[in-house]
Amino acid sequence: MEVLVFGAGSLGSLLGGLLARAHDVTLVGREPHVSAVQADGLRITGAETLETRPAATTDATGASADLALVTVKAYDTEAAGRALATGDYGAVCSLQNGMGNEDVLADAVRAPVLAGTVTYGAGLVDPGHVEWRGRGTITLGAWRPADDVAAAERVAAALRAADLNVTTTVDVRRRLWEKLAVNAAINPVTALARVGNGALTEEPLAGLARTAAVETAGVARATGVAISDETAADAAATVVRETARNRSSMLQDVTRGRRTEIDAINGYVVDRAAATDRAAPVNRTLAALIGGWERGAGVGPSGDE
Ligand SMILES: NC(=O)c1ccc[n+]([C@@H]2O[C@H](COP(=O)([O-])OP(=O)(O)OC[C@H]3O[C@@H](n4cnc5c(N)ncnc54)[C@H](O)[C@@H]3O)[C@@H](O)[C@H]2O)c1
Ligand SMILES: CC(C)(CO)[C@@H](O)C(=O)[O-]
Repeated sequence: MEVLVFGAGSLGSLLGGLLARAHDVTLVGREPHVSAVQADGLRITGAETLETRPAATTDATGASADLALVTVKAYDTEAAGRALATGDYGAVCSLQNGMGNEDVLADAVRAPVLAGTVTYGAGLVDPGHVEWRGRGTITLGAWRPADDVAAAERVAAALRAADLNVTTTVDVRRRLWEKLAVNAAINPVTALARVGNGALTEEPLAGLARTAAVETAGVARATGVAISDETAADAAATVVRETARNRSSMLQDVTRGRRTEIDAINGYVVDRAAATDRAAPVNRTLAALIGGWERGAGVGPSGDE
């Protein structure tokens, strides 16, 4: 299969490198990473060590592939959609955190849009070198009911052919909202308190995170996605325990002075709450504090390193 990975940073480079074991992969990224991959290939270290040789480019204009995986940060999805709209793809699959990415892509491209959640962990440590920080799973599904569910099965089979751990779901929207509740609970609380995920096992941060997750579940139900308060709170608490030694992506962003994905996480919850006449005061406060920090610190507009 021809696979284009749009957003060759941490996650995109890891998945692109792993997929290059079985498929014809092109990474779309930025310099100096792209030149390093073109010159010396891509090195993966960590959970496994391997060297692969995917193609790499900074410009996807007019490209075509059986599958485009989107792995840019949420604030770059519109630009990714515009670039992908100039090409021809069998399917376009977002593997990003946050919500709203799939709708942006579906409005931009003609191909079926798939959504996926990823629990693999990755970090780009040097140009041409990505660290595989955790084995995980990818859960995929078709985004709009009209989209071909068979496309999700084809993509899942292709990812499995490269030894990735993939499951499919007919209810990917619910899966995304559950992940949203986890990110809404953990990411801004760890970023604002400047603590690792494990600090959220204790009060007062545990209660704050739980309230953000429960509020998110309420907003999910108001939009027609059935997630109980307990499911959301338990999912967040489980991820806190399982990732106790990790620093969340948002904590890493704020400590490096980079733009965060707050708009696609707590900001999305606040927007959907307003649209469904619900209150989401904890998510609103968390989004305002992180958003206020972003403006005060002058990060962005691209948020890139
Ligand atoms: N890193 C992880 O372990 C991990 C795990 C699960 C989910 N995610 C999610 O995956 C997404 C990507 O995360 P990441 O950590 O890989 O971010 P990242 O910043 O490391 O990678 C994104 C890359 O996209 C590139 N990019 C953006 N716009 C581009 C454009 N127009 N053309 C070419 N390149 C472009 C950037 O240069 C950057 O290198 C996020 O939504 C994140 O929440 C990440
Ligand atoms: C699950 C998660 C919160 C673990 O740190 C991760 O999605 C992150 O850091 O964004």
